Amino acid sequence: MEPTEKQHEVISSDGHLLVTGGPGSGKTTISILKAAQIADYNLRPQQKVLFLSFARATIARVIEAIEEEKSISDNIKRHIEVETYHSFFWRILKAHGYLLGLPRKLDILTPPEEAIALSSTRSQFEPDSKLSDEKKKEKKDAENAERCRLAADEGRVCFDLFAPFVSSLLHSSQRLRQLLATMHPAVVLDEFQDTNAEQWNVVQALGRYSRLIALADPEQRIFDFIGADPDRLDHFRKAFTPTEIDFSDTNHRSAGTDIAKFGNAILKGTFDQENYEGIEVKYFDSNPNQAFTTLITSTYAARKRLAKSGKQDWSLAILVPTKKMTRLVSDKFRAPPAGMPAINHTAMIEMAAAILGSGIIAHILQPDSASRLDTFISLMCSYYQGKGGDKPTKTALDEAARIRKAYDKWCSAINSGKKPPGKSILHATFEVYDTACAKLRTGEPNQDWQTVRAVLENGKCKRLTEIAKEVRNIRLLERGTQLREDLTQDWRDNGSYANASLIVQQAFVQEHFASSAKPETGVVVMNMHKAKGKQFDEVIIFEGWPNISRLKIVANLDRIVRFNDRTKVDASCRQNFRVSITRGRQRTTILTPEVDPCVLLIPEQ
Ligand SMILES: Nc1ncnc2c1ncn2[C@@H]1O[C@H](COP(=O)(O)OP(=O)(O)OP(=O)(O)O)[C@@H](O)[C@H]1O
Repeated sequence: MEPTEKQHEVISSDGHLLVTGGPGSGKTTISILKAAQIADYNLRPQQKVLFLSFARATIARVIEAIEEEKSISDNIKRHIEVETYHSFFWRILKAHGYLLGLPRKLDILTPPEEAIALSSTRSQFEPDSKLSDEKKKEKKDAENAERCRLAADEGRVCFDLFAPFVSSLLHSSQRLRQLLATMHPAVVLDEFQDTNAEQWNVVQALGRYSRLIALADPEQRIFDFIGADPDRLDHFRKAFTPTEIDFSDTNHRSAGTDIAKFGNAILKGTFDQENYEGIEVKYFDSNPNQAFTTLITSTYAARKRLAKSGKQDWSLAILVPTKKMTRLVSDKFRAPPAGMPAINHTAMIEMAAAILGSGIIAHILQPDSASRLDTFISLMCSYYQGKGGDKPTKTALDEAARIRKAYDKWCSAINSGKKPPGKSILHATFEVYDTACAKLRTGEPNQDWQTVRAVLENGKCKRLTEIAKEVRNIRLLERGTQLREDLTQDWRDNGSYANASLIVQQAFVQEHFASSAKPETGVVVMNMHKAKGKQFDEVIIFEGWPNISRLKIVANLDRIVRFNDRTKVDASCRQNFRVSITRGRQRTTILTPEVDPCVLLIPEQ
């Protein structure tokens, strides 16, 4: 790769830097070379350049890019540390959190665990849609108070508290700031436009003694809802007077195509070309059959093109507007209509439910313990309390309460020497549970896991069936994964999965921090929001369609723009669409319903 003139400017600049540019303009690539240059000339043996990003997906891409960069020696590579904000913050908190009065031993409260821990606080309020602004604030404060209590009293710290805690630590201790600067004299801040207030506080403290290199595309700011500030770049300019280098619209990712141009047209709402090379818009009839058939045939065609190109590890992303669509597409790919062949794929779904469900399978794999049934019921309740993440539904919370109540009744009947109530919902549950527990184990974790999962899925208890279906989405047991190795070792050490529950729990924490995950290859289905920072050889964007009755649209869900209503168009939905479009290297295909095409594709008057 021959760096452009602007990229050379980055290499030759000193001091704080602000590098801006559109998607695929080469910001990440040059920042890696810059980090290598600093590591080569300015670092002492123990020091490292720190590369911080929000998403593990970006980390995976950056690590891969560093590894593949032939001009950087192995020795220099060792001096570049690539981390998520989360894992960097956690490193600081574990070592120095006690300075804030936190317990010496800290544990991470993972999002599903946090959802469980906060469920009773949340259940005291009506659903968000029914809350006044004042009540919403009250709810938020109550949640925060509980989070802080969990951290201070129990040493269980949720992700949302990482940045505020680290910020307090750094702002109150000059020694700590100096220590970090000694470890990391230069820090690269990827996707700087998305930095929220708490993270910005940390960055300000880091910048006192370390050199900062911020990479940003102001137009890619799609995280408004988590507090990213449109003025953040100005804050940086004011605080650090950086040298600014703007790559503007240069586009290396999809060079030779008009994909980036089309992305900009979407942003502006005006199209100055009839056709855009590399962009195809296809229309489908507004019914599930036609919609999915169009998606599936487009996916076959893209897959064929990519296989034919001879490229190994090709990637094809199917990007959809909602979580619900991610699931629907994944289900349809597994079992397409009209006998069409299935499409092998990975779906990136919200993991809370799958993680909690895995806890239940792990518990079943683990041999008997005295309070086994109590634990099992607690895990079932936790599943329903936590499966909705930070937005639990009332139905799920009620379900948890129903299970708890049924179990209390069950126990009091047994304790007074009676039979459990004949109509208890737990009869079916315990029957399936006992069958799963009784299955022989082979010591091959994947097989044993699947056996238990199958019993739950095919049994008579609809709750366990649901849980087993969720767990199907977990791919942590594939060959070579830590979870599989740890379970195998557990079996070797104990002749049973004596520590299965603990191992599964740790695996998810590790998974959250793992930086070794490779960028996705093959066919991947995900929510459009999740595509940020990634790139794929081809992208297919597939949205929902209107439900029409008597020539009128009666429902219009899962659209790129809410209800596909022009009055709902704002900068953030344009940016979101543009980010998705510009993830494609060679081609981006957009599938939209013919009767009511995505309004962003229609020029503004
Ligand atoms: N000077 C160059 N010549 C050729 N290819 C380049 C050049 N600079 C970067 N690339 C390639 O272009 C692609 C996109 O680059 P990169 O990921 O650095 O862009 P980016 O600005 O960080 O993008 P985004 O903000 O959209 O994530 C990469 O595959 C990279 O290898």
